[in-house]
Amino acid sequence: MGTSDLTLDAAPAAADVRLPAPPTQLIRPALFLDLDGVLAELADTPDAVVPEPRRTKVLRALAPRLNGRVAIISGRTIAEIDRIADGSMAAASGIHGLERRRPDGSLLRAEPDAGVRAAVEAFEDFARTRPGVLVEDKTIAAGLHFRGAPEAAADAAVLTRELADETGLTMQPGNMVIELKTPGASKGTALKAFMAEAPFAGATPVMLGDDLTDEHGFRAAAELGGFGVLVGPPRETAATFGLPDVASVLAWLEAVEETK
Ligand SMILES: O=P(O)(O)OC[C@H]1O[C@H](O[C@H]2O[C@H](CO)[C@@H](O)[C@H](O)[C@H]2O)[C@H](O)[C@@H](O)[C@@H]1O
Repeated sequence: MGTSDLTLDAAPAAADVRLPAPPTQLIRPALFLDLDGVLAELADTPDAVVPEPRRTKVLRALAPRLNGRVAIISGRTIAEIDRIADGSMAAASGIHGLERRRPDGSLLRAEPDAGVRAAVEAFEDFARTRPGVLVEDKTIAAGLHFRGAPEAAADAAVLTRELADETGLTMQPGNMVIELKTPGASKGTALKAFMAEAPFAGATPVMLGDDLTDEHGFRAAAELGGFGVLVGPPRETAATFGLPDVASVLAWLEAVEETK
C-alpha cells in the first residue's frame, strides 16, 4: 500500500483563527524556510519562479547574522533551490527531505525507489492527452502539476493513488500538484537532521511554511522547543504564529536580520 503524508497528529490551531505575527526578537533562532508560497510567490509553472534581488539580499545577510543557522527546506530539488535563491543559501534540503546539503557543502541523498521511473512514465502518458498538465521528474520523486488544467485534478488524484498502491511510493499532495516520492523522509526529518548537527544544535528551530507538507516541519520545530509560522490564510495547522503573504515574510526576515 502507498502511504499519504496528510496525517496531522499534533493539536492543531482551529481552521478559522488568524495566528499572531511571530516576534522578531528571538534568542538563538535557527530558521527553516519553505520556498514556494513563502519566499517566492506562486506562479503558473515551476520554471516561472526566478531569482529576486530583495529575497537574495536578505537570505545572504541572514546566514552570517545567525552564525549559519538558516536553511531552505523545500519540495523542489536542491538544484532548483540554488537557481531560485541565486546560490545564497548554503544549507538546504530538497524533495521533501529526501536530499540535504549541510552548511559545509556535503550532500546526503536518498537512493531512488524503482517505482519513481514507473510513476514518471505513467504521469507522462497522462499529461500527453491533457494540455496544461506538467510532469516534474525529480529522480527520487515525480510531480504531476495541474495548475494549467484544474479540470484534471480528480483524474490526477485517482491515477496517483493507484500508482502509490502499486509501487509503495509515498503520496504527497501539494498546491495544484500531486507527487509520488521515495518513502522515508519529510520536511520534519530534514529539520531534525539539521538540528542534530552544528551550527544548528542547541538553537530554537523556527519553521516557516504554507503547505500541508510544511506541517511536518511545524511539528518537528515544536517538538524541539521551537515553533511554526503558517504563511497565508488561516487553516488547521500545528503552527503557533502566522504571516499573511510572501511580502510579509521578507519584511519579517529583514527585521530579524536587523535585530540580530
Ligand atoms: O516546498 P515548497 O518549496 O513549497 O515546494 C513545493 C512545490 O513547489 C513547486 O510547485 C509549486 O510552485 C509552482 C510555482 O509557483 C506552482 O506552479 C505549482 O502549482 C506549485 O505546486 C515545485 O514545482 C514542486 O516540485 C514543489 O514540491
